[in-house]
Amino acid sequence: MFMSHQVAELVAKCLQARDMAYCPYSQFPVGAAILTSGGAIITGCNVENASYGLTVCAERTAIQRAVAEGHRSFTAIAVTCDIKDSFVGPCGACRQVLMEFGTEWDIYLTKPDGSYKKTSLRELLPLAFSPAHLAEDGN
Ligand SMILES: O=c1ccn([C@H]2C[C@H](O)[C@@H](CO)O2)c(=O)[nH]1
Ligand SMILES: [Zn+2]
Repeated sequence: MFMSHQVAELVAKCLQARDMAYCPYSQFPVGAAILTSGGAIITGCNVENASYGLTVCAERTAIQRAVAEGHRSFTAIAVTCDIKDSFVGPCGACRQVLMEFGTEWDIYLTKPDGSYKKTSLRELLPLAFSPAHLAEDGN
């Protein structure tokens, strides 16, 4: 388990990360912040492209960055966009990519005011396909 002050920091970092979003086509900024098991926080934002389908979501930007920096064990991710009235979950592609690194980490859906709802991959991606279904573990 981890401490509530770490959740507060994670939430603050995902809100900051949203400000870095490169989203000239959708004007829909998204921020993500991942807490590693070692206590590091790695952030990401969505990065769009003139060839629209090449856009990468904030959550996947964060996880690719975390893995590239040597992290594979995660405790939590906080995600935010500009929608004020509801808690918004990651897209399906991001749910699958998060699943690659286990189901035991917490997901904090965060509103612009910093309020959040805690959920999980088990809730967001039931009956999922996961690395455990493969004969090899993908190392
Ligand atoms: O989970 C999601 C869903 C969407 N987006 C981004 C992609 C695109 O840049 C913009 C509008 O879809 O929001 C994310 O970053 N994460
Ligand atoms: Zn996504």
